[in-house]
Amino acid sequence: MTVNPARAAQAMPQSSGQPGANSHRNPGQPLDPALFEGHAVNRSAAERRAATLVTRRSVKTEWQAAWLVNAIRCIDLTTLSGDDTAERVRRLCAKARQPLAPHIIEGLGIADLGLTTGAVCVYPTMVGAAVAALQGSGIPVASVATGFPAGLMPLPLRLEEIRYAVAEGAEEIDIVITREHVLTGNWQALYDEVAAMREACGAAHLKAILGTGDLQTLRNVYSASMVAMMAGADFIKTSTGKEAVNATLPVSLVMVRALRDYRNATGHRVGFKPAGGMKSAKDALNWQFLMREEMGRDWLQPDLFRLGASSMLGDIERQLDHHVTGRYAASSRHALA
Ligand SMILES: O=C[C@H](O)COP(=O)(O)O
Repeated sequence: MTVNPARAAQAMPQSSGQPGANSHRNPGQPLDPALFEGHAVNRSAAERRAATLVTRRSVKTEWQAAWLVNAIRCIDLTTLSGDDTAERVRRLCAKARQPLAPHIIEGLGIADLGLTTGAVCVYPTMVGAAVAALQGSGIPVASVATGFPAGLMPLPLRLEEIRYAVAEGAEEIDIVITREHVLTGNWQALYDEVAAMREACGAAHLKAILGTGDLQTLRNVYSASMVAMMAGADFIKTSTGKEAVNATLPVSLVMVRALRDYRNATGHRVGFKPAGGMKSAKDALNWQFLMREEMGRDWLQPDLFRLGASSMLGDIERQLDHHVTGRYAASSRHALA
């Protein structure tokens, strides 16, 4: 069964071809607490809205395949483990270049798409291996930095880590914020930290990981999102994957509303990256529905939307395999993803 291209085009956002970071960068602006102070967030309303998004928005089967293909374009294929090796990173990069088995690509009729993941995301010492393995593919390497995942290192060392990753060839830097600045309401300190990190990134794009599972309230999530964007974050990202609670739909909704408010206030478009704990094709669909409903199709492109995941691609590949063959393969067949 092929993905009907005409229907897929209706269902999917317009493809901009190759992956790459947000071409229009967020220049930031001076810290303006008026843009977030006094902003109330109703948790039960956020939870209700998130629940509605996933229950109401089912899509037809052939469109579902198109949405899953779009999810692959937006995945930051990630390995962030203490036992990472250059060899593991090379295997991951091979998967990023060819995320689906050839029979699935053929069955879907998408050979012309040149499908790859949005990026590969690794620790700084693995950037060199990833850059070498991805040469010529157009797939950017994202590096976590600034004392990932806790961020509790002196700021000069954190900035040096960014410069190291950029020198190794990272085009995107996933920084972590100091959660204490949020928990104590020290917005100036948070702004200064992210602004310094943005400067250290140079031409590399900055994704600000808020560690939302540590931030206690949705109001803190909203305020931290706004401050990170004012300081020049090109993306805001939920989680490291190492907090007790990682990406959730209610938290994502609050962050996406902040993106919308920031765009309305400044005219600048900032990307969104949910990350951590997302493992299924259903997750890939749900987060795309959230973006479509709240931001429109423009935000379903890799330059404005990424799914940070180490183990979601396997289930997407399995579902697409089933779409093509009518059978479920053993999950071990898609183990690497
Ligand atoms: O940035 C991406 C996350 O670290 C991935 O988390 P995960 O391993 O739970 O998918």
